[in-house]
Amino acid sequence: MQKGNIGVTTENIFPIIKKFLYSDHEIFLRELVSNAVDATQKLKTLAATGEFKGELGDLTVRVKADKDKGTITISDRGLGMTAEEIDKYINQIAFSGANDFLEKYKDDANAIIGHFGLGFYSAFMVAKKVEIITRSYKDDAKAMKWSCDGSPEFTLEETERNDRGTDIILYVDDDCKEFLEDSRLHGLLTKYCHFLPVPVAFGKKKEWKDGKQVETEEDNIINDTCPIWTKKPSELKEEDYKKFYRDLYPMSDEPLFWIHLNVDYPFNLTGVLYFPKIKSNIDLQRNKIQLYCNQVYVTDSVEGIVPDFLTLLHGVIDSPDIPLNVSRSYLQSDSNVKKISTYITKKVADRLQSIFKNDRKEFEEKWDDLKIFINYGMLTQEDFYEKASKFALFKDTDNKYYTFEEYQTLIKDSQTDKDGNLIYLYANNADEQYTYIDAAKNKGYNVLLLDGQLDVPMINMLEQKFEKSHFTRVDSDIIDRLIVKEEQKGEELPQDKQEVLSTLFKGQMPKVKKTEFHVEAHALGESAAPIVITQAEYMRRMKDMASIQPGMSFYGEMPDMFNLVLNTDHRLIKQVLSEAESACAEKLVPVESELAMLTLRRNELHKAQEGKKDEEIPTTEKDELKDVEKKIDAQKAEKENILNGYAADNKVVHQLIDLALLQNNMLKGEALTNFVKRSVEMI
Ligand SMILES: Nc1ncnc2c1ncn2[C@@H]1O[C@H](COP(=O)(O)OP(=O)(O)OP(=O)(O)O)[C@@H](O)[C@H]1O
Repeated sequence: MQKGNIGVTTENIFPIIKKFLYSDHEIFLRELVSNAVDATQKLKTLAATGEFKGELGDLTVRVKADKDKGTITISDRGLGMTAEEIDKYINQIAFSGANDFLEKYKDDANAIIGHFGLGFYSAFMVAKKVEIITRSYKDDAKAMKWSCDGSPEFTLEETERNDRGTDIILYVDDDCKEFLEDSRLHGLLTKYCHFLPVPVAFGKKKEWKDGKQVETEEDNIINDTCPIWTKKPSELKEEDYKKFYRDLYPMSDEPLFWIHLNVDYPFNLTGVLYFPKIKSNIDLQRNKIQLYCNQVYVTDSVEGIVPDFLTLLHGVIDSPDIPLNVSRSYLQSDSNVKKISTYITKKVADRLQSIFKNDRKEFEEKWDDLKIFINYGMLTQEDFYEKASKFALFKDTDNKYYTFEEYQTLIKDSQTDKDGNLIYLYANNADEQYTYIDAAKNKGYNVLLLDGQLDVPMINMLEQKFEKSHFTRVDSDIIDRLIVKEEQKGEELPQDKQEVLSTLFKGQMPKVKKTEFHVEAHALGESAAPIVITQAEYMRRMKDMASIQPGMSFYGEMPDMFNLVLNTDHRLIKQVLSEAESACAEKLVPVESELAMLTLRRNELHKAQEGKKDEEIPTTEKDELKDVEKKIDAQKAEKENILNGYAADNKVVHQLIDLALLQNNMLKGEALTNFVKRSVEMI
């Protein structure tokens, strides 16, 4: 028997391995099973080149746990190792690998997760003792047993093993007993070994017999050795892709589309990416792409490898060319990784483009689900925007779809304003903004439905990309001013009457915290609504932005400002005005004449003081002007009081205000109940 020392400088390296890799203990199984698979593949290669002339036979790799002995055994019928090979690959090379690995990651335990590099020695993360029983495929090779209990010493001796191949026997440590549980091992095998290229058996298949589960003769193979990404697209049917998707994500809806990736130059990459059905909350949906390296599962965190917007996709990427044992920040600067990311973006864009071209109907049907990916890509990747702007769609409030170009052509004639700007009208809630949409349609405008999670930033971007274009929400102004075609004319009421009307309504607006109403009166035509509430586009955008960008909280603090526009052409508004004027006449007349006198006097004083320097004006005159102005304010306040007193009891005013609020979904709680009561009374 040979005894030896692995030649460590540290007293005992294995407890360190264990400690450092605490969170990732489970990868030992991946490392050992993939070593067994490698050994099997190598033997197959030797057989193919004629170097190995024997029978390959059953090449299944077997994983077994023995709870009584406390062991896990991984067996293969691969090429095995001779004594010299054990010395070289296990004692020297594998060990130095473990040593290097520790050096590299001792300050950054997180970086280890999901990375290769520890290899065989990861067995010591869960085992207090490891044995290798192996016999090389080579003629006359002797079976050897290597044993190491975690100290730097090992033993190597001859042993019995009839068949070629290797058993790795782990004597599981007391604090790792969980790994002896079938369910735990099974879980790990399906996570890491699901698509290994050599069959991996975990026990025998079970079946129900006489109400009991009994083992059958048949191996329980846990992997699919030829997953679809290793096949040619021409060999696959639609159902194959769907089935694979169901196997990967049993709880998900059917995918919208998929893309089969297959490159061998200038890097190797295969895979299938699926567009899943998701409608909202993109952040919850990330990290569903699994990354493999030659069919060995590595990680499901692919940031840095695929472009950010594509982390929303599902599926599998397999590439031996992605450097895995490096940190994430390094990954992003790696030129291969950059190429891979660019390639994937291009493939995705091409695939979408071809579906759009060849089957526009299907594309439109799926657009609502696809939109979020495409918008996200357009917002974050310039090169994707360039391609996607040819097939991205707008949907209008009648559920019709248009490309950007088609839509421009559609609205060009009717929605260009007097300065030559194309005005895109949009709603973000077709029900809530129904009244406004309806008014716009009656005017011959088209209204887009921009209700997606990313539409706000999309609007901002498109305004920059499109020349001379503005997006205006359909409730941001009265219909005549949404798209200003020529200077406004129209028969406006005299200013003082407009003011009377404004006063009547303003005083009756509900007092809501952080909400302000600006009331104005305009001639909007007899058939237009008597009263409408709008919120200026820029105002709402500022508010929207403040809610997502902390730096803009200044706008967030500002009250919400709305416009209440009264239509002076409408009979109800006319009625309110004339009734108020006559009902208040008695009280208003003296105030008005007093106001008229005061205003006259103020104007005289202003005139007299015009062009004079301050010291040239007599103090008496200065005092008088101040006094007159004070009185004017008092009379105005009085006038407001009178009008408010009148309006307070005026059902029409209240009913009109409530109607306006109702249309804007601002009538809630008690106010809504009162409105209903009043409406009933009126009937
Ligand atoms: N089951 C096995 N059969 C035959 N040889 C093996 C087996 N397991 C390990 N070896 C040999 O031991 C070497 C060291 O294995 P180890 O897992 O540490 O590193 P690796 O497989 O070369 O690289 P890595 O695991 O980091 O990708 C292997 O290269 C192989 O030659």
